[in-house]
Amino acid sequence: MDILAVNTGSSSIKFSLFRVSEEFRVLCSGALDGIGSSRGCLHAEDGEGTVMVNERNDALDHGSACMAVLSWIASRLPAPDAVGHRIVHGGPQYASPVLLTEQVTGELQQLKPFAPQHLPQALNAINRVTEIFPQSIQVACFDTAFHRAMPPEARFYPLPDIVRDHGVERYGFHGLSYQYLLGELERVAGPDAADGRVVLAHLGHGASMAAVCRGRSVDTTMGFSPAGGLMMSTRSGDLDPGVLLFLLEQEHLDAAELKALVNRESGLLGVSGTSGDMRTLVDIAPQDDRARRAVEMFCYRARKTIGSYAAALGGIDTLVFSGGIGEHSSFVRSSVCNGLAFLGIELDQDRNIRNLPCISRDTGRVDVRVIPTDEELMIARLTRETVAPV
Ligand SMILES: Nc1ncnc2c1ncn2[C@@H]1O[C@H](COP(=O)(O)OP(=O)(O)O)[C@@H](O)[C@H]1O
Ligand SMILES: CC(=O)OP(=O)(O)O
Ligand SMILES: [Mg+2]
Repeated sequence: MDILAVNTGSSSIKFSLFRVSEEFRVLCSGALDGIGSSRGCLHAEDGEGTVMVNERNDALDHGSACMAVLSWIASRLPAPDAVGHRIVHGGPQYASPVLLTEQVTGELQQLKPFAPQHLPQALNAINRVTEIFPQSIQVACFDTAFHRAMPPEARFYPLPDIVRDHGVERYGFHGLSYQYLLGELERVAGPDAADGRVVLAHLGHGASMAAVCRGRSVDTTMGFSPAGGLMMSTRSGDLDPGVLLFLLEQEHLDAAELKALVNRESGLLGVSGTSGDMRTLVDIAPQDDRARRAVEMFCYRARKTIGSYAAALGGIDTLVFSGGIGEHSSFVRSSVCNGLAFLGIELDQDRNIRNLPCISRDTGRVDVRVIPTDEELMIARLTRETVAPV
């Protein structure tokens, strides 16, 4: 069985085609990233790492990016038997992957207001796949599913019931990544580690953390929408609600302006004034005060969250860094962990700089790890389980 995994993110569409038998063999994996930035690029490699395409693609929006990706796949690769989609929001109802029927797609349409930066694009991708690969079964895999069993004290906002009745509660995201990371943690560190008190840090363009105990999400930083929680590349993360009220009432910003502000103009980009790309900011920080402040704020907020998750879990056994920043920036990892020795978090700077899988000191109580995430492989596994349950 060939399974295509489609990961519609906020600024990219990533994809992988797997040939599935006993294991999942990558036939091709790639992405169109930088959508709308005028620096877009479509790139893909085959399973041996040979470049199949690497070209500029100035897709101005997700619609044209999606067409470009699927047309390229259709022209170069075998038609998939099944296609799994990352669906960022499953609303209150979806706690596990489902076959995409007309009814499910209709229900997902209703959820668009819950994730306006992600869901319209994913629904568009489902429609395009239906046109281009009419024989393929399609499956929806939800980013929110992993967190649906969070305990009520973490799941609800201190708001009146009437607001909760509208579906306003804490959903949490990056669940496909977290599920994958837990599986990898079990593989590399054993079942006891994966079953313990774990903090998972998915630090990418979108960034979040999850506190996990016995394999279950106990709390996570993103709440109702992917704009909440940690400071991100262009998203503000958590704000005092009074900030939005002030901007609304006193500065007369309308809904569209507030949306743009918290999703696209804040975070690392807003504070530095130059870039939302952590790599750039770390490079220029020594001679740029605003860039340095942006990086420091990012790390401070992440560090503070680890402290609060130590309280939520009653201590931490394992801390995992992942996502583009977590996997590649030894500087950010070091800064985030700085001063956390009182929790047993002590980095071995040599291991950290060399990006080794385990970066803590042998004497530290907490095992600190770097694990590359693979949302596409997780989507493909869940898709296989859904179309051909064992
Ligand atoms: N060596 C590095 N140092 C710092 N940041 C990095 C490095 N490599 C990648 N990043 C950052 O990772 C982010 C992208 O993360 P990624 O998880 O790939 O994004 P997405 O959320 O789009 O999947 C970018 O902000 C990029 O700057
Ligand atoms: C949920 C979320 O933030 O996704 P991404 O990191 O792909 O933007
Ligand atoms: Mg992502």
